[in-house]
Amino acid sequence: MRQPEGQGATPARVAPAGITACLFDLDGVLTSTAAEHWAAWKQTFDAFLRQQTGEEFRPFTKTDYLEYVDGRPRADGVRQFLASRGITLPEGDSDDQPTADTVHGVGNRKNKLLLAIIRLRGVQPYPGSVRYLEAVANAGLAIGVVTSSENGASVLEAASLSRFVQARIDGLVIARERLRGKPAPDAFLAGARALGVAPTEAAVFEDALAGVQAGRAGDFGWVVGVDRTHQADELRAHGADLVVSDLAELLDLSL
Ligand SMILES: O=P(O)(O)OC[C@H]1O[C@@H](O)[C@H](O)[C@@H](O)[C@@H]1O
Repeated sequence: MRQPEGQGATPARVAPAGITACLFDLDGVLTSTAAEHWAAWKQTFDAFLRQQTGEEFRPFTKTDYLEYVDGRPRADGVRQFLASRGITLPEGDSDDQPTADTVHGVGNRKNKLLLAIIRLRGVQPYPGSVRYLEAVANAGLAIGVVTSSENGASVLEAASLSRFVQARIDGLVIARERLRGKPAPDAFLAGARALGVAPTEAAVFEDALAGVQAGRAGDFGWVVGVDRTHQADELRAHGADLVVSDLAELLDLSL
């Protein structure tokens, strides 16, 4: 233990001076569900591209995922990736059938698969993230979760992390309040507002390029990139102040 326990012990710093709230992304930062999102997108887009492009079929790659889909609201991911392949679909509606060839239909196809994969594999929190959340809570900082996922509440619940969270801005809130998705800062700004702090007093923890970009665009006090996919340089280039490969590493820094 790096921090002396007992009477009079000062809680160890978990963030730089002046930071009073922490805003965590969910998939890939607190839980390992980024892998399930990737698997569901890969299956959805490959089937779609095969059917649309026949002989010319080029698969959906990890680079496509990290650049166009990761961290963004579901429909934005569909639009951005298909645009990169020169494909435009009608928007459709959020309650489109998963078979519909619309932006929302393709998104709903992916969601159906995602839920099936999650049901099979379950949801695991990263042990290092749980340790860091405990330290942040013990240090008296406020905790929010800011995720583009409409499944945010159920993933937090399945990972037994809801107990830490004082404010949640998820894909449903983003859609309902018509916030711009990451890389725009709106969702993180809403998270800071919900916790009653200024952006400069809040830290952002993100594994997605669009997410660190949002933290930087919102002028947040500390933007921490979490590198789960060997993209530390890109996370820095998109605005991370610091990049770690696990949140528990932050407990060993002198802040
Ligand atoms: O489809 P959902 O669960 O609403 O999630 C939207 C996005 O949420 C983000 O957290 C993931 O990084 C993306 O992969 C995902 O597409």
